[in-house]
Amino acid sequence: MAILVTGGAGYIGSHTVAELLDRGEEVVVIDNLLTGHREALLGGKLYEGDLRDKELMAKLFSENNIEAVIHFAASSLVGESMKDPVKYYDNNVYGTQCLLEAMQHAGVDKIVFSSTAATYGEPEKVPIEESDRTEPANVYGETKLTMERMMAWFDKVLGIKYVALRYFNAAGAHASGKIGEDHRPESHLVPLVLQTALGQRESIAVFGDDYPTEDGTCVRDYIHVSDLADAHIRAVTYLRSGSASNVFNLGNGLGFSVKQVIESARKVTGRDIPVVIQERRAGDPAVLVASSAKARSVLGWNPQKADIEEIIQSAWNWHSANPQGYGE
Ligand SMILES: NC(=O)c1ccc[n+]([C@@H]2O[C@H](COP(=O)([O-])OP(=O)(O)OC[C@H]3O[C@@H](n4cnc5c(N)ncnc54)[C@H](O)[C@@H]3O)[C@@H](O)[C@H]2O)c1
Ligand SMILES: O=c1ccn([C@@H]2O[C@H](COP(=O)(O)OP(=O)(O)O[C@H]3O[C@H](CO)[C@@H](O)[C@H](O)[C@H]3O)[C@@H](O)[C@H]2O)c(=O)[nH]1
Repeated sequence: MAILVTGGAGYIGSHTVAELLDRGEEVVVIDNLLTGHREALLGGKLYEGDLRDKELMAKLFSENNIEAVIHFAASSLVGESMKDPVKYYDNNVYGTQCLLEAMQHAGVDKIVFSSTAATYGEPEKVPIEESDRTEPANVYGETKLTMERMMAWFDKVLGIKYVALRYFNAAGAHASGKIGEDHRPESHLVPLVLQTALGQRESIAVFGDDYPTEDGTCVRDYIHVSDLADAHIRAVTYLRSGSASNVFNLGNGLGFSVKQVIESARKVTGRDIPVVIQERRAGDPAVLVASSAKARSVLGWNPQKADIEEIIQSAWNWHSANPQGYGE
């Protein structure tokens, strides 16, 4: 039986596909390649197309014996979601509805999916626990919370079991050097800082230095992409064992400010990284740091790369060897 990975040609999806293949799993991928890359797929059978194409989805499920789904495919930029909400409801909420419909028709009853720290909004306390208040501060986070609630009803009504993984900020690249982060346009802090170190950008913009944090810049919990990949496979194992639907945070429990990330990148790269302070970006909470105690105890998850310099070094290995990412 195979695992279907939606968005498997994307950044986190491709690292998870690599991990699944390493562990001998059969993998089927659906990806419209809008933000993903064919070259990022180290194996598996690719259906190039969209989750919202119901005919294609029915064909995919009829041609393969799918046991479980890992669902990454989504639009995922906080800033963009505050300018184009329709895109986010359509791709994330309606796209997930189409996927669940295809699963229902095919009798597939296990799904692990990408949720996010953005479901919490401005946290009531840090580190954030799964039971804390969820009040998204941006459209993106709202659509992910809606996806979680949809899953809960599909479980209650149809018995489709889910694991929602609320990841904090993914960074780093695969140890093989074959795959890494290449979003276009890039909007994530770590790759932008490294592109500045490579001289591809004149400076890195810091979005706001008047937040109520130690140095005034936003604090985030950076988690290595391979540690995320490992958590997805543990979540599949958890559902295979017949366990109930569940929600887990995935982070290191350590907060680093935007300025600290830039300083670590200067150390790792030995390059100059000019900074320009800009306005705050809409929808950004000041501090997001995870408690992952639940994932550690229930899934046995134990992230291997907690050190920010190690994470940035891993990303730098990829960016310095592939300055144009996956190329044209
Ligand atoms: N990168 C992060 O720090 C982070 C943090 C928390 C949550 N997430 C979530 O993790 C998931 C993966 O993030 P990523 O950084 O790898 O993003 P990504 O853009 O690299 O990957 C998403 C993939 O899904 C594909 N896709 C999108 N919509 C599709 C559709 N309708 N049909 C078919 N394919 C489609 C894209 O082409 C892309 O390959 C997303 O759901 C995102 O919301 C990411
Ligand atoms: O050029 C930049 C880019 C980002 N930032 C700041 O750096 C931090 C991290 O930003 P970014 O890398 O864009 O990640 P987030 O907006 O925190 O969102 C990521 O992390 C979320 C979980 O925390 C996920 O849900 C999202 O999908 C993922 O993009 C934020 O405070 C930004 O304001 C800058 O100062 N300058």
